Amino acid sequence: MVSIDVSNAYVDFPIFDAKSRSLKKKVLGKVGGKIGTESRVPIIEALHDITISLREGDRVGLVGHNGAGKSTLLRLLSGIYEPTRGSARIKGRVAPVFDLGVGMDPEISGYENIMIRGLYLGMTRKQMEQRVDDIAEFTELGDYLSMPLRTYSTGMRVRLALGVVTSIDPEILLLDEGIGAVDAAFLNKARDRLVDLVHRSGLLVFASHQDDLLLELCTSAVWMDEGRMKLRGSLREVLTAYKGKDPFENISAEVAERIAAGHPVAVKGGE
Ligand SMILES: Nc1ncnc2c1ncn2[C@@H]1O[C@H](COP(=O)(O)OP(=O)(O)OP(=O)(O)O)[C@@H](O)[C@H]1O
Repeated sequence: MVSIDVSNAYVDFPIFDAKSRSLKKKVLGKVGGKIGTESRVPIIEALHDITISLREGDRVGLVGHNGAGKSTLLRLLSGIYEPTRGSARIKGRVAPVFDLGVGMDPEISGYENIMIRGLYLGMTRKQMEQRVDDIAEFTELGDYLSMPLRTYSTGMRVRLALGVVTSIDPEILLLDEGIGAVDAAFLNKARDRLVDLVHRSGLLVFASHQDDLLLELCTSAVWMDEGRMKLRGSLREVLTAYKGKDPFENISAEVAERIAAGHPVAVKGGE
């Protein structure tokens, strides 16, 4: 059974090379975790007392300002970061998709990169061999797939990475913003694959600043603020509190239709 249980977890980053004399005692900025200057080494408190339980079928969006702790929370949920205090128990195969470029080698071919990246995301070699043709077709990269990755443009790399990412079968899928930052035309083509990917994942946590993607992929949400969980609830409720207005007010007919096809409950109003 897939599950994540985080209890009273903190993540601190001690900064050994900070110019501590120039740090103000109180940080007044709105962005980022709290910087403690009490000890000799300044400490950024990226996550503060996080308690959350996630189960199969949960589709959780993470929202919040820059530096609020979304990416750090995803890394905690994936087991990449251990909590400084508290606990995090993760059961299930995790596919962390934080940076589309991670796990790509510029010196080997597109085909080889498809295999390597798939293995990195928890697939077996056999599974990847069965999917490589489908991925190749989706990317439309043709003969370039036999060329080293360093010969690709940025957009071509994104096509390759998105092709692989959307072909995997994760139990726990942790997605960071980056995936929404790709070229709009290609994202449209990738959108159906992305929605399918999310539907066959046991559990999704998705950090994003884009309402339409959140509405399409998630049903509940967490609002992070200065490393704390400020609010947890249905996606509609959390986005309304975070943005100050109902996200469904200005939704385009096209997005509304896609959301309705994906999870009608959320559209009917607040689960
Ligand atoms: N490796 C690190 N070393 C030191 N501080 C870090 C590190 N990673 C994150 N932080 C700090 O932790 C806090 C939370 O950062 P995080 O990247 O989780 O925010 P975020 O909500 O994902 O932001 P964004 O929306 O800008 O991506 C910030 O104050 C940041 O400066």
